[in-house]
Amino acid sequence: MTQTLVPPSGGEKISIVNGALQVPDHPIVPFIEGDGTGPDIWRASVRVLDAAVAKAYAGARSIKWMEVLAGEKAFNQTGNWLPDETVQACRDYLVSIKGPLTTPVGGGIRSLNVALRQLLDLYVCLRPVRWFDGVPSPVREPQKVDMTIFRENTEDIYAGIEYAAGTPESKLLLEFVEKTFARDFDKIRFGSEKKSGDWQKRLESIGGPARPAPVQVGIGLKPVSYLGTERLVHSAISYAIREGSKSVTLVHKGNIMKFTEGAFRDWGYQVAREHFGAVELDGGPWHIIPDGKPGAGIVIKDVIADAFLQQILTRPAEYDVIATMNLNGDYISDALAACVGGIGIAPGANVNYVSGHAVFEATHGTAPKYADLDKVNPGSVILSGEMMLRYMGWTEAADLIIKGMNGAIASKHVTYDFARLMEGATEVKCSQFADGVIAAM
Ligand SMILES: NC(=O)C1=CN([C@@H]2O[C@H](COP(=O)(O)OP(=O)(O)OC[C@H]3O[C@@H](n4cnc5c(N)ncnc54)[C@H](OP(=O)(O)O)[C@@H]3O)[C@@H](O)[C@H]2O)C=CC1
Ligand SMILES: O=C(O)CCC(=O)C(=O)O
Ligand SMILES: [Mg+2]
Repeated sequence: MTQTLVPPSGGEKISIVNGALQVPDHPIVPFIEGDGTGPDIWRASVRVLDAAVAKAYAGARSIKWMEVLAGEKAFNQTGNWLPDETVQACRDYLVSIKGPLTTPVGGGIRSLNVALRQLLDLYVCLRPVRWFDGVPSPVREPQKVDMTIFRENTEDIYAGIEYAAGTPESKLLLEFVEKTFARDFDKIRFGSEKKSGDWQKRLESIGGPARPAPVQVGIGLKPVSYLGTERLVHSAISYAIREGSKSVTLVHKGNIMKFTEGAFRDWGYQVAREHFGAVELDGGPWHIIPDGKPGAGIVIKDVIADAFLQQILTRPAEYDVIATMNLNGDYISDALAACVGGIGIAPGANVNYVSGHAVFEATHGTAPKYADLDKVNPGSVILSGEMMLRYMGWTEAADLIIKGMNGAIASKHVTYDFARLMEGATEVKCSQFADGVIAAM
């Protein structure tokens, strides 16, 4: 079954001309409700977005929403988890917004979220992390956390190129490594029957069952390219220049994964030098954009990922714009979100700055245990919508959303996640929090 999309009447497409987004007064914006808590959150968020636009432009502008299907709703209605029409709509209408989509662990479908990012080549996952006054946080000085994550969105081990243990594909790869890279094959600890021999001895020593040692090795590939790194780091430094940021930090594990994560760091510095005229600072490896160039004074530095994850707790003020690879970016976004009071208000965008395509979405997932309870915080999708409005150039409406969020949090009428940590708070439902945001605009 296919999905028949009927564009809403009175709406027009957003387009891009010579690199500049052309946004009509009544743009058609496709939305995906999402799985789990997605529908609750979307119902609450769309009211906030519409209210902000109505208040800012008194009817002169409006968003013409067009539902497109993905995830469980799509599968139930069309037999397809990510129908072609959905991807095509996101392509045709340029700017869209989505709720979270489920990805099963271990088997089943691959991530639809990752698929959308890859199909539309949305190479930047942009996740700003800032503290809202009054939000309860596990750290002492959450106001010092003010970072913008640029996460590479199309490569790395996250691209999903991996083969299950025992399949012909993984066996073929094992054979290939054994024949071609004999020394490295030794590092695949249990890659052959011979090498699995002492497994049996160990099993006997702990009284385990006597059976032949299986050769079971799942194998994944981790592509990290110059071009992928260049467009990501270029976007991050350009953003830092536009926003007057102090630094851009390349976060990597390049001491261990030298030719993927280490290359990301080296290429990052190369981009800083070749595109922005950066020079080594005190003999390197850190760089600085010198006087006379746009962004003069911005420091380009790097840090190893594990050290970074402790320093965001101990020295967050030292970090500003973060450029990193796909998997690191995933971990870092949730960790930083926690520092400012949680994943419930962590927004994001997946963007291709050349084609203009952008899909806005929260950092969190479907939180399935809360599905259909009208309970969770809709702040993440509301703020993703705020990012979308700003991307469209509708800054007055975006500003109203920030005002509304500040007001709703200050009133201490908040969803369960904040209420359980905030003194004197009253717990409200997801939909009621949205009412509070609208009332405070
Ligand atoms: N972009 C996307 O579509 C994403 C999809 N996913 C998918 O989502 C599914 C579930 O993933 P899971 O690991 O449980 O992670 P989730 O982010 O869905 O949930 C983890 C926990 O985060 C808290 N949380 C999440 N959303 C909210 C919210 N809106 N308000 C308040 N608290 C919230 C809850 O914490 P508590 O229990 O403390 O109340 C929840 O139990 C998986 O299939 C995963 O693949 C995951 C991330 C992104
Ligand atoms: O695609 C998924 O299910 C998870 C994605 C995710 O965690 C993220 O992009 O932050
Ligand atoms: Mg994640």
